[in-house]
Amino acid sequence: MSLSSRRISSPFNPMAGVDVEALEDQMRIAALDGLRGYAQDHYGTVKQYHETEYISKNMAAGYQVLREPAWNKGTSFGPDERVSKNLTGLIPHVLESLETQCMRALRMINSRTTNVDKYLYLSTLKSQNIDLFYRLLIDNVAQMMPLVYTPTIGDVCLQYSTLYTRPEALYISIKQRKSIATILRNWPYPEPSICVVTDGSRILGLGDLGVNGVGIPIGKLALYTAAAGIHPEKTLPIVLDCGTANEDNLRDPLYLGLRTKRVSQEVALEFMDEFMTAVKEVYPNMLVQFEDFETEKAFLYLDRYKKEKCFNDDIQGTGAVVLAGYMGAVNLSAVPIEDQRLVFMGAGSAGVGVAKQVMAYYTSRGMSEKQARDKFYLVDTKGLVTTDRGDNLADHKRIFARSDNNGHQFSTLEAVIEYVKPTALIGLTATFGVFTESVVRALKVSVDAGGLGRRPILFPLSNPLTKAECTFEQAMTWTEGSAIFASGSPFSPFTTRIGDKSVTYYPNQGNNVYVFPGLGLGAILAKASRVTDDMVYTSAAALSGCLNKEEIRLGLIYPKIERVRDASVVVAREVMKAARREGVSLLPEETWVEWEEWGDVALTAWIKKQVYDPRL
Ligand SMILES: NC(=O)C1=CN([C@@H]2O[C@H](COP(=O)(O)OP(=O)(O)OC[C@H]3O[C@@H](n4cnc5c(N)ncnc54)[C@H](OP(=O)(O)O)[C@@H]3O)[C@@H](O)[C@H]2O)C=CC1
Ligand SMILES: CC(=O)C(=O)O
Ligand SMILES: [Mg+2]
Repeated sequence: MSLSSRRISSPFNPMAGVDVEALEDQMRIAALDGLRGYAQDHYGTVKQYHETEYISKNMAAGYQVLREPAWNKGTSFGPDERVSKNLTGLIPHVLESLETQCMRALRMINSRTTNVDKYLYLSTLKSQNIDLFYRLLIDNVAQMMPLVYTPTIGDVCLQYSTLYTRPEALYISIKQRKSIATILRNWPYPEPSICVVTDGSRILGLGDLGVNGVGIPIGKLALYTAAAGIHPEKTLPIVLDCGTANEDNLRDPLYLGLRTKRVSQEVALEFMDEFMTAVKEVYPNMLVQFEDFETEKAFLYLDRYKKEKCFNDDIQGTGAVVLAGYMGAVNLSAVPIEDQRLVFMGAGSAGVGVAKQVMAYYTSRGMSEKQARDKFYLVDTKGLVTTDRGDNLADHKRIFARSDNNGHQFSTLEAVIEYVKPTALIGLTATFGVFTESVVRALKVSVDAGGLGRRPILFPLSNPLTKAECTFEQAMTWTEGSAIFASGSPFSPFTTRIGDKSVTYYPNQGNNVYVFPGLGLGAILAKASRVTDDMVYTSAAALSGCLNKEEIRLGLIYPKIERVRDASVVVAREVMKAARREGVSLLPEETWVEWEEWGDVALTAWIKKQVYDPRL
């Protein structure tokens, strides 16, 4: 079988005159049987393309084994393997445990002075020895998570095109939209269970980073493995390149993406439709997590594909994680839910997603929809969101727009606090420092006025740390240690002196990492045909019940990050059960009947057996 003739004639093309067919004939290493379909080249021209032949793990020997990160065990290969795989002499004589290899890696990480350098070291490790990378991550999650995820991943994304050394994701450009299925098939690992996809249009609180946003799917999927044990070969990071509005990127000679302005919403939607269709065709069982799409697209896609196997992490994952923390915070605040009034600074995907989840909690506690909705005051760049503000409100804001403001408009957060006298202040603005001293002190005053012993709920949730609405130290100082605090990125504990005593306060990290790994794992294990609202709500309720005695004693509202894997198993178990309740689990009925007989303990044990836990 031969490839279609493709002698390139354009004088502007560096390959002009080259007989591509002859070149490819020479370069072809594998059998030419099995033409797979069509792919577009760099210029968008459609061409035929072939299967990639991969060597199997059992056939591989020598450097083939050492250079494949999923097969390489570093210095932990046993004596027999060293002989049978022709490794004798290729690696040092010493035979080390995975723990010893981790010790070496830790020493190297600690020797790096910047977090981006630490990230790069970890990334190199991942490209060499996957088991070692994940053992390190799992056993040192408090130290490693801020390196592979927020806040460091924010810095990494900002410079991704400069830092780039190797492919770790699928890059699907709008120029190759006729080949989405082919590109999906090019992924080297068969049948991925979960993909995280972004178009880079709203990366953390850093705005449109275009293709540089690919660090987010890569980081989130590393956490799917570290925090929920989904096998790394079953994860698929994807970036959709639709151009970018980021002028710095467009000017950067090293930028890796298309050098065009971001395409219109209409074109992006067609592209997204094509992407979802191709996903269904190539990987019908894969769960799709939408991540860091700008507001309008985030809501539009979630609504448009709600019957598919997908969810939006920023709307639903964040909604669930903040609800879980809020449930615990309400108890600690000594303010009954009937008296709660919440001000949200930020009315975007995360803000509205959280408000909707908390509203579902209120209605589950017996409030009518109106009573529940009346508890929310959303603030955006124009001030309090009201029905008569005079601007054209985006659809997602309408549900929480106030109409009881008697014509008054409140343009500053201070004015809103003065008017509402809130018990909780939630920040999802991507704007550093908007919770000023006067704002936080006003929140405390309004809570104190309700009665002795009441505590304000203060959640500056924006990422990365450079976008947090206030710091932990500020929150503790301005509320005299009374605030129940959660932030999107991790802060360190804060120690201060009160009189002659030293007091240490412990922050919470209210980040969707406590939810999406377990939600995804539960949906995958239940073979859920889609992710229902009840599954998302259940993930929050499950997480809120995960605290152990020590965490309760410390006054925390989330499990310590070191226990995120335990929490994910509980979340996954409850999500599985919710999938069954909702009739979307495709597991055989007999399996469920058996599990029901065994109970939660057995189901938990079964889940733990399914997950990846690298031990050599
Ligand atoms: N902790 C966690 O797990 C998560 C945290 N986040 C973080 O939340 C932040 C927001 O994300 P997302 O909701 O998706 O972003 P969006 O862009 O969808 O929403 C941002 C919202 O903030 C408002 N806003 C921006 N600046 C100000 C300001 N100075 N004063 C008042 N309102 C302001 C915007 O107003 P307007 O509508 O007028 O433009 C908009 O309503 C990001 O930093 C993100 O990293 C997101 C998901 C999870
Ligand atoms: C955590 C997260 O999903 C975000 O900041 O967008
Ligand atoms: Mg996100």
